[in-house]
Amino acid sequence: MSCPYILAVYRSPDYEELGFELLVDRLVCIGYPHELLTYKYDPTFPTRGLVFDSLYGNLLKVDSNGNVLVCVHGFRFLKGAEVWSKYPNKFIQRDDTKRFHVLNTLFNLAETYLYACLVDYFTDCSRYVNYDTGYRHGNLFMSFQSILQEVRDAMDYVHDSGCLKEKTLANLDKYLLKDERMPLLLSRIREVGKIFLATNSDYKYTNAIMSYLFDDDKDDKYKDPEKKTWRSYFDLIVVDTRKPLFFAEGTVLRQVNTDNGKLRIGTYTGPHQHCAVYSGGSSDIVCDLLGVKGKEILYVGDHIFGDILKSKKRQGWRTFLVVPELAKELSIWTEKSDLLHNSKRADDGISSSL
Ligand SMILES: Nc1nc2c(ncn2[C@@H]2O[C@H](COP(=O)(O)O)[C@@H](O)[C@H]2O)c(=O)[nH]1
Ligand SMILES: [Mg+2]
Repeated sequence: MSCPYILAVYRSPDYEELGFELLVDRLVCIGYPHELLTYKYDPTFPTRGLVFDSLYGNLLKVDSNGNVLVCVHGFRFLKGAEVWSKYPNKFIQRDDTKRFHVLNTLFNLAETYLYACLVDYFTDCSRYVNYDTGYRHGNLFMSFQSILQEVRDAMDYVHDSGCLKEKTLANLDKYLLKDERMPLLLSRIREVGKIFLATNSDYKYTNAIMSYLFDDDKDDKYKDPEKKTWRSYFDLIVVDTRKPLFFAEGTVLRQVNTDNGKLRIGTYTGPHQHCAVYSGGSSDIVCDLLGVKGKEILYVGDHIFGDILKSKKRQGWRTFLVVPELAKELSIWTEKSDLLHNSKRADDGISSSL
């Protein structure tokens, strides 16, 4: 299991709003205009899986074959002919990863909205001259490619500097959803198998989040009275996994001192110890420590590339992609089924009369 968005579900849109504000702060800090601070996160605009085209600065919704379904420049939706002129056959080569950046995870929602805000701002700002591939200001040219790079760097900064984690931990009730049945769920799963946690987060953050979710300091009706800490619900815990590298060569496996969160020096070579926490390692090491392999493992994740594709292709693990948005999509399909049915009938009627 991966951790954020699987065990730890962030509250939307509060969490994305926080991420967006920190991203804008970072861009302003490195020299972007202060006016960007006036943009407020709008949760109705971004959706997971959009693609940022770093040549033309557009956000694209594409189907699984690369056909462009929707194209937006800032907040302006492009009409059919305009889309054709930029994307012949209304098609893109999604595997051109230098040009097309896929915004795969729920963490990327704030980043997606930020691309739209930046393009909206620079397109309308009279100080900048618009070009197909960016903006000119005097003798400075800012390409959409450089905007992508700077936003990516800002995103890494927001995660790696700890500022997002610090603000999240300071207000856990606001940013995290807590389901008190979680301990019971994990206990039930452990009756029939082993459970491991593999997260890219560090121990300090994982421990704070999981202690909150498992109410480590309280008794409650769903808790197994024999289990004192969240760690005892898992057969193996690995932090700092650096997925997708974890599913290939991985990194050195080290043990975490759970009293102070520091890493013990040296590579860990001993047998697996229950309730211990490890840092780094690889999926091969997980298999060895747990004594399982291949399709005996069901891996639950929220990242189609970093969690699902890599573990399936490199290790042959069975996979379970968590897509929380589907619940909303399905309820729309159910609630609006009459409307969708009538619209299909109208479509069929038009086709048969042609
Ligand atoms: N440097 C970056 N870190 C990121 C980014 N998106 C998420 N994260 C961090 O990953 C873990 C979640 O890992 P998981 O394996 O449990 O899913 C969390 O700590 C995030 O802060 C990113 O774009 N850049
Ligand atoms: Mg994840």
